[in-house]
Amino acid sequence: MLEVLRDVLVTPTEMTAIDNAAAASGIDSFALMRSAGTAVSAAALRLFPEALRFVVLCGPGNNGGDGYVAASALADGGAAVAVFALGNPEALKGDAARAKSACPLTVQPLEAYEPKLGDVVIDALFGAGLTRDLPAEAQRTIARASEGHVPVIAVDLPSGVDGRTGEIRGASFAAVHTVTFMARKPGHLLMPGRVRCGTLEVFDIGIPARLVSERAGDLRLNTPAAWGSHASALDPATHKYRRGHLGVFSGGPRSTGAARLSATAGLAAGAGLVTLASPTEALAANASHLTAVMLREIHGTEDLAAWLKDKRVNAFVLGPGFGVGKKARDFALMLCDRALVLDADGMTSFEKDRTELFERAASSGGRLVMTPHEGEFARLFPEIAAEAALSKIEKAQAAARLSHAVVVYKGPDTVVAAPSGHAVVNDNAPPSLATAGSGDVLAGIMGAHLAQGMPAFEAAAAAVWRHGEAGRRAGRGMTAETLVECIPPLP
Ligand SMILES: NC(=O)C1=CN([C@@H]2O[C@H](COP(=O)(O)OP(=O)(O)OC[C@H]3O[C@@H](n4cnc5c(N)ncnc54)[C@H](OP(=O)(O)O)[C@@H]3O)[C@@H](O)[C@H]2O)[C@@H](O)CC1
Ligand SMILES: [K+]
Repeated sequence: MLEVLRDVLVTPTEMTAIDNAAAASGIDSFALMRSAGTAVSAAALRLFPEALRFVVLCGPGNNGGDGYVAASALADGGAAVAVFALGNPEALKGDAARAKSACPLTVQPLEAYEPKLGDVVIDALFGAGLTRDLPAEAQRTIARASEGHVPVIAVDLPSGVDGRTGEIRGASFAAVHTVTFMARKPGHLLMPGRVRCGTLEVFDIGIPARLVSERAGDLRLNTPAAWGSHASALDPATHKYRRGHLGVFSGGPRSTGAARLSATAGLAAGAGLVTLASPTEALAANASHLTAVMLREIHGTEDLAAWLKDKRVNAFVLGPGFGVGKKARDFALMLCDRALVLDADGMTSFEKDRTELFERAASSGGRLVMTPHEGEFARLFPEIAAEAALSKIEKAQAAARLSHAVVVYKGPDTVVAAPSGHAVVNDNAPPSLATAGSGDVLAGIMGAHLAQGMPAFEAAAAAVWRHGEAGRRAGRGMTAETLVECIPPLP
């Protein structure tokens, strides 16, 4: 893979534009297909040197063309190869027709494929061009291969995975390895597509990086490259007052733990000072559990107004364990012109009337980050959640535009989107991160970044990444407490 394209995500539509631009610039498109198909055959031999037979399943488009190239290369190398085609191979066009006519092997109809022990399937049925549910014939073949436990190498994408959304169109192969070309597509990262890809190899077939970058949108993989230049403000040697002061709001006496988790995570993630703002009746519960985190009585809006006169308290987390209702709404609206992570109950409190929150976010000049998981997203943005055709990325982008906030749409494939449309998809979170209190820790890390002066988008993306790394370090038996201890330094 080209280093400059390491974090770039390209939608299938953008990939088509890149293809066209490559052809227009005089690059031989058949040479690209040859390069793609040869890379697939190399991966097959590398991963399955003991295969008794390579079974190449070819579709009606250029993905199928790559399959014919791979089949020819494997046969040239002396491997046993069988080719099965979906539809009439004589109807292929362009480069795919050329690849087929250069392939010396007999082509059988897809339905004739019976899995045998020792088979390795090369899935070249559909790639980036899949636009609707797989034909029944393809679905039946997938079922047979899966019943026969045949390992599958996918060309570009496992057939059935939608490259734009990661959704499964009717059925899909579950590949052990996928070879894609030039750059990752959203479907390689979004669930459930991601788990159908197996290991992912991004192969450089020779399209100049410039042609790709110029036509790729504002979508990236979430790595330090997306926010690292803003992380210098987080030098741990900086005096504590310069590292910001984070305020975290506690719920009542029976629900104080979530806010304390956010507060300790904020401290561990580098906020200079953290104060837990507690209602009167929860002061004793909070005081008995806190050491480095400070405690302040903030019972109602008057207390909050008085506290907000201190401009050094420059970022807030509101929501974890706070309780849903008017108090959460009043507090959030007062905090909107500062830097605010609105999480959990904080967001749900605006479910029935979000207009004022979004207007404040648009006009106040503050930095608002909202962190919905799927259920919270559907409550706060029901009309966007109901748009079945949108991908998770497109939903997060639409929500960010509507709310004028940075939206962190959480899940195993968390998407962070800014109102500008800029978005990253995260891929470093282990499944064990889905544990009680994990979201509270994430909100605290975000709060710490905001307190230290990072812009909202970068603060959120960096927090999601550090949270994922913390999850990896904490390992399988983690609790939210051990997760806090495992928050890594910023790279
Ligand atoms: N990017 C690059 O630079 C390079 C890309 N390369 C390769 O090209 C691949 C993209 O090729 P592609 O655009 O021809 O799409 P592909 O996935 O083969 O399928 C499209 C065909 O299927 C059809 N069709 C769609 N859905 C259907 C359905 N459910 N059921 C039935 N039919 C359906 C659709 O026809 P339609 O009916 O929609 O008109 C069309 O005929 C890419 O994945 C990569 O492998 C390499 O060669 C190297 C250079
Ligand atoms: K495929």
